[in-house]
Amino acid sequence: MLRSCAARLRPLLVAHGRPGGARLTSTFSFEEVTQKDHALPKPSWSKDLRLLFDQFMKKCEDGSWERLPSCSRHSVQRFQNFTKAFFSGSIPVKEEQISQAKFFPRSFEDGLGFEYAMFWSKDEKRIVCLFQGGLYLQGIPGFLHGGALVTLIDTTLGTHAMLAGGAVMTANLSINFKRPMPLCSVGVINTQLDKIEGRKLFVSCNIQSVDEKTVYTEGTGKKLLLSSCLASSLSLSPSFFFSFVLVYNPHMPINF
Ligand SMILES: CCCCCCCC(=O)SCCNC(=O)CCNC(=O)[C@H](O)C(C)(C)COP(=O)(O)OP(=O)(O)OC[C@H]1O[C@@H](n2cnc3c(N)ncnc32)[C@H](O)[C@@H]1OP(=O)(O)O
Repeated sequence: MLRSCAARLRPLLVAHGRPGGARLTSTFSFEEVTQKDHALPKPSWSKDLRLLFDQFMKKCEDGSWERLPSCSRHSVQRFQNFTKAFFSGSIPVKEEQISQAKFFPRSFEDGLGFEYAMFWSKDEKRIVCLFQGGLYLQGIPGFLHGGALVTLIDTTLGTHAMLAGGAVMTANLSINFKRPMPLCSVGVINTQLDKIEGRKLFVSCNIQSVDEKTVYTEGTGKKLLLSSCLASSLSLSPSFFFSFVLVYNPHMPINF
């Protein structure tokens, strides 16, 4: 099984110039040097978001936490590698469409949509996503649309599942909206991996206010690994395994 998994991953690694999966030190820059990292402070960020971001950057200094860079597009090459690996190259999307496609949560102009940055703790095995929901994400007047919250929950849980196991798709997502979240306010998503059963990863999270006094939303998701070999891929070398995750996920740790 692992051999067939490795065979499927080989083209992805070769495409990244890393046959054999050499240690990755700056994965974000080696492939798409022109890609902008969106998980960095911008003028559109509120003071609260900026403060929280700085606090987590401080936690990154001793290596216990890592900021996950985030890009908005996949290159056509990445797309082709991904479809070849998991869908036998048969996704019915044209190349010119792919070059224009954007990762949904990163498709708004600065300040109008999702502003967010994720931090990953390898030891605690959790992600914290700091975010601010912009003006174009309104649902009922003055508050964030539930679908916007679900988008960010799915993205964060998906990223956690990928870091824990490999390429996943969401099979099931259950959401409890506890309190409406004001537009343009800052929220904190905390994720956890509850269990892994074969190809199934059970992940959950909540969204809290910055002062932790209000829980806005809770989410529980079941993520399905796209290849049955990937649960066991944890026994592969981390760099080999990570090279694979990199192909799929726009949120990429620098040192995995
Ligand atoms: C940037 C990174 C984050 C991005 C996050 C964004 C994530 C997404 O938006 S993904 C898009 C939304 N999701 C989709 O489109 C998925 C569509 N569904 C599918 O492709 C398939 O149904 C898929 C892949 C989930 C599962 O299909 P398949 O591999 O054939 O699973 P299958 O063999 O039927 O079932 C495997 C197991 O999963 C369970 N399962 C399958 N589907 C579901 C489901 N919908 N709910 C609960 N359990 C399920 C089955 O019961 C089975 O369990 P068991 O092994 O205990 O019998």
